[in-house]
Amino acid sequence: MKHVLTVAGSDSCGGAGIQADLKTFSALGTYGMSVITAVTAQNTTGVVMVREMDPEMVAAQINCIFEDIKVHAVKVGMVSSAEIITTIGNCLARHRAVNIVIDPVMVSKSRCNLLRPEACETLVKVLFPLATVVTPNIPEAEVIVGGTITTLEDMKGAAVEIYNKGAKNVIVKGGHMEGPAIDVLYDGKQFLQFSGERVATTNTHGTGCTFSSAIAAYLARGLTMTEAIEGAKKYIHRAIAHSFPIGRGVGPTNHFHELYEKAGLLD
Ligand SMILES: Nc1ncnc2c1ncn2[C@@H]1O[C@H](COP(=O)(O)OP(=O)(O)OP(=O)(O)O)[C@@H](O)[C@H]1O
Ligand SMILES: Cc1ncc(COP(=O)(O)O)c(N)n1
Repeated sequence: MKHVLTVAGSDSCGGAGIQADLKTFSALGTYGMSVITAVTAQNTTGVVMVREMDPEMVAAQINCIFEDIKVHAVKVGMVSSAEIITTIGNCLARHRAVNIVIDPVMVSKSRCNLLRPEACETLVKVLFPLATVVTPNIPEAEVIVGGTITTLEDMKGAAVEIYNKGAKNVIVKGGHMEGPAIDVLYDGKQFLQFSGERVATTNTHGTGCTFSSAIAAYLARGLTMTEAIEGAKKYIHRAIAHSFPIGRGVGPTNHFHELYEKAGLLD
């Protein structure tokens, strides 16, 4: 059994954040563990309140896990503040964490800030050099590189710029573009494209969290970066294809589509 850790925020409605990450780790045959950076009160229509954890508590959670259990991969999601980011960076470096997937979560689909805007620079400086892979969506990549991204060429340019900030691999996700969902990977030498047919649905709450957690689970299982992204892309595509409405807004993806299919629970 491989053990995967998520360092992220709690999403009370269960489709994104820690809850999505743990479901993904389990669905992909790994053992999931969690360090909570912030608690959000949110549902399918939006985020109502955010409470950050004390950085000391974040450090205590990370240290507890690494001092006792082997961690085969780490996914980092919502990190909220510069103090929490610095704490996470120090702890991951001290414990020589491997297979680190950084999802630079900034704003929720419902347009609520999940990262204090002034903490963006710290996120890039402290966490990118530790990253095995960074997984920005288009709006996040635009903030990080300071420009607009409208074409595949722009995505490639942004991937190179983000690579130059210290990440070993960068995958710029095309979920926010029109047409097929094309993600672009840059590993310092070449570009690879991962393409999926776009699923016509509004139930895409937590797609980014789920995708980055799937990459972490596959890296923990020993797959190469390309294999891990291919696997994650297939997993998120099926999870979106079998997504469902649960409230009045943006519904979650279906993390356990394979299990439900075997049980005859899918349409
Ligand atoms: N409607 C869709 N159909 C197929 N694939 C999609 C769709 N939307 C997103 N994806 C894919 O899902 C993955 C996550 O990408 P996306 O750009 O949605 O992340 P994100 O914006 O970070 O998500 P989040 O809103 O959870 O932060 C990518 O592989 C992307 O190509
Ligand atoms: C705790 C937490 N982490 C991440 C997201 C991003 O997901 P989305 O952009 O789909 O709202 C979220 N809504 N909540």
